Amino acid sequence: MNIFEVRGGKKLHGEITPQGAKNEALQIISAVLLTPEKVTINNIPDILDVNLLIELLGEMNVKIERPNRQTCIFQADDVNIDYLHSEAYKKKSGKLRGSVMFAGPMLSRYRKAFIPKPGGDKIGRRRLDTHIIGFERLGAEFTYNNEDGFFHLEAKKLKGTYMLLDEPSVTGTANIVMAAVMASGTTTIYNAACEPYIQQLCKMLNRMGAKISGVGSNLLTIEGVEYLGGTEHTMLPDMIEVGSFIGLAAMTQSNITIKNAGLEHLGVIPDKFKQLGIAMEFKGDDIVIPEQSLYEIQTFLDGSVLTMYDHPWPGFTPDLLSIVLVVATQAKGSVLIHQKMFESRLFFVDKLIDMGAQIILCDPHRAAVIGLGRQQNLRGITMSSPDIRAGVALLIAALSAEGKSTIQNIEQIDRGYQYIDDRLKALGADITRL
Ligand SMILES: CC(=O)N[C@H]1[C@@H](OP(=O)(O)OP(=O)(O)OC[C@H]2O[C@@H](n3ccc(=O)[nH]c3=O)[C@H](O)[C@@H]2O)O[C@H](CO)[C@@H](O)[C@@H]1O
Ligand SMILES: C=C(OP(=O)(O)O)C(=O)O
Repeated sequence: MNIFEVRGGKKLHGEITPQGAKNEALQIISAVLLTPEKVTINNIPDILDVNLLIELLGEMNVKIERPNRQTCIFQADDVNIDYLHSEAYKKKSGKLRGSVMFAGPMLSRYRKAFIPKPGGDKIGRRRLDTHIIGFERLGAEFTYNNEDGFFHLEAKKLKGTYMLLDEPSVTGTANIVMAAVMASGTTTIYNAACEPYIQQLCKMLNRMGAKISGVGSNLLTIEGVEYLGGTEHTMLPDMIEVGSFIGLAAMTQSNITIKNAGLEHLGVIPDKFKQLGIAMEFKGDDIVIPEQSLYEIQTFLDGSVLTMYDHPWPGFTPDLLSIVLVVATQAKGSVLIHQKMFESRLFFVDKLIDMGAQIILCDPHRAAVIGLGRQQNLRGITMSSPDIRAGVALLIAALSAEGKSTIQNIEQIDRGYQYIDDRLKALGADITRL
């Protein structure tokens, strides 16, 4: 097990550039299965989940050239479908959430898909109903095999139809769109997820020859085409990294510039950090967070205590609530954090409480944070990273705390944050990977 040892309390300084977006990469890399032609993908983050997905493609016989760590050229012209049913695939794909998005392209191109019980963050129940019901609406038959733990999907033919999703699932929408692009006739998906990564996927598919309209809205119309060809695609900056770095700067009272932050794709993210009282300047596509001795949480307009909650795009992403929570612990004022989507994502607050933060975990979904207003610093402790975002939230807490912290299970952080220790060291952080 890898460990970070952090000596906190140091101000950081300098520039940091966000990696290519993890959750976009998982969709985009799955989409290479839709064509026998070459697809070049740039700005790929060098992180565990994405590398595992690329490895899985390699084991499926997809040809992969990697001219550098950030670029891959894929060619899926001789896919070994049987591999998807193997023990090896089951074991490896079960380690990440993203592998579930092989199902849409496989159904689309080969009329057959297997989905093992997917992995990813253990942050509560993560159902696949939206995906499976969407595939069924397109004409696929679905069976669940209790013995091998696989969902089996098969279709003689995929036929476009109208569907109203039960919820705007992100990976579910990506999967259904990829299944529908080569179905016969027109598919209409209402209540579709519409976050920038879904938009990126749709734009890429359109460049490959798909006919998707309504991109950016929750009503997607897909006219089926016979064939998709090759393309080139570049990933957006990772908005969750951008939010994490804003939080890092505020917590450590540092002056940090986030370069090429992809401002036009951040939605409400900067506003949410502003509600915590964090000052920011926008220069071109950069965000400058000035050193701030104290930040004060705003109230709602009627003076009542602020609540921050997650909501499907264009609402606030659940992946940044852990970061917002940790940043609030040192603010002046109070905020209620309401994690609506996932039921096990707030338990890491126990560790923050051990560090000296004032938090009341009201129930699995809600935590009230009473900011310390820098009256008292957090103390370094030994802790373990439960999931990607809580892991980074704890890392930010450790960097701001007095004394030494030890963070175990940092593989969780490595799943989503590229070379994070080296990048933090470049800002002046005292962090060692043991
Ligand atoms: C690989 C990837 O891209 N992972 C992201 C993706 O996961 P993923 O696509 O798995 O998440 P979904 O969008 O399907 O939904 C996540 C959870 O939220 C619940 N839910 C969803 C929509 C809704 O309106 N109400 C609701 O309660 C679902 O029941 C589920 O438990 O989207 C999540 C929600 O943004 C993010 O946290 C994950 O980082
Ligand atoms: C929950 C996340 O990832 P995954 O869906 O891959 O587990 C995340 O990126 O915060």
